[in-house]
Amino acid sequence: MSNLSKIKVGVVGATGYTGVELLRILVKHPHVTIQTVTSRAEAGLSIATLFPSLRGLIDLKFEDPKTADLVNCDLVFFATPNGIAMQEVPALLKAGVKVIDLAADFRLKDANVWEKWYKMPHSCSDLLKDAVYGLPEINREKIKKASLVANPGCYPTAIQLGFIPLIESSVINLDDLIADAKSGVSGAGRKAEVNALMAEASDNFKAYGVEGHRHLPEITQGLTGVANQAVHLTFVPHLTPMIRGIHATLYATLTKNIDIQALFESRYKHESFVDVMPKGAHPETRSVRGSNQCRISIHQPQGSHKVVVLSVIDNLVKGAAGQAVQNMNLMFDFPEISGLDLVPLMP
Ligand SMILES: NC(=O)C1=CN([C@@H]2O[C@H](COP(=O)(O)OP(=O)(O)OC[C@H]3O[C@@H](n4cnc5c(N)ncnc54)[C@H](OP(=O)(O)O)[C@@H]3O)[C@@H](O)[C@H]2O)C=CC1
Ligand SMILES: CC(=O)N[C@@H](CCC(=O)OP(=O)(O)O)C(=O)O
Repeated sequence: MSNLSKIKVGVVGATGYTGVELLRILVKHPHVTIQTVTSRAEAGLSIATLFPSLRGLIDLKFEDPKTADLVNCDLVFFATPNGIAMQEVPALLKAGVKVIDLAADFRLKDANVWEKWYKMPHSCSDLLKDAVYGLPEINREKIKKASLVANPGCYPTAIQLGFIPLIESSVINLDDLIADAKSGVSGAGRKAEVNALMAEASDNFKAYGVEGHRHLPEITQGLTGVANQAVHLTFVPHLTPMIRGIHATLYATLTKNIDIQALFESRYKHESFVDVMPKGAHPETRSVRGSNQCRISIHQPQGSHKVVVLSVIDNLVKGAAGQAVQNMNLMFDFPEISGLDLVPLMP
């Protein structure tokens, strides 16, 4: 497809945080016409009425997903809870519509692993082998040819980008990786939930999912693929009182004495959305807020064989909607950065 043409896109689940973030990016995308935007709860309401941030930028109403004309789109994004996209994807693919699912329906290659962690059967497990895991920094060429892209989770994006150079170059022990990660509350979505109430989440800090979070099999699957051998990861997520952002502190034991800073700089020098900061820097979540950047710094505490990698992203952008648009750009042969020249908000 020529870079000058526009494609028609649909967004299913646009009243949620990742859905409205997709709209924020897509209204300014030079190669996209937003055709159909769905919500069950707000069907018939003007989008700009629900989201005044989009006034003057979009002149559409939410449509009920049951009656919305999705088959006439070139691409449909699903910004819905887990288990929804899988019900619609087979018919869309059959109609020649490409799909990017922001949920986890197509991330795990093994339907048994899906059922174990997501507690529901997979309704189209035959498609898992064709779905491409949408982390462009490792799967760029496959994404370009894909019809169905499984957009990675937010924690898995920050964590995999931090470990990949170390694993690819075989300089760490793969038995004892640790990812200590913190997320802002928008990671939990826009639904009403006690955990996300102001009196619960603000002025508070807590770990959760220590016994096993559903992102663990996704991260392990990705890192095992890079290593081509088993990887053991301890992953502990935390909820922090901020709105957007993921901060991952990654620990690994070095098995070789090499220049880690140079390794990361070389691995990511052609990546538009991974910024390797100067040695010893401390990336802050606000340095990526509202942007598609992942900022990384590498540390080697004195007298230790450990390498500590700090990786920050905006969970709604590189961790969801921005990465989805990056994948769309690859699937339609648009410049990879189209629509994504977003400058982080400061302060
Ligand atoms: N928040 C984040 O940081 C990240 C989220 N994700 C994943 O992206 C997906 C969306 O997340 P998020 O935006 O936070 O979620 P939200 O809860 O904020 O939004 C979910 C959206 O889905 C719609 N929806 C719910 N049920 C259905 C259904 N049965 N059929 C059609 N639409 C439905 C809702 O609208 P309505 O009820 O009006 O139809 C709503 O617009 C989730 O799978 C999440 O795990 C991935 C990475 C990061
Ligand atoms: C703070 C918070 O609750 N975060 C969410 C992660 C959101 C996400 O990325 O969802 P996926 O499962 O689609 O990847 C959680 O831990 O469940």
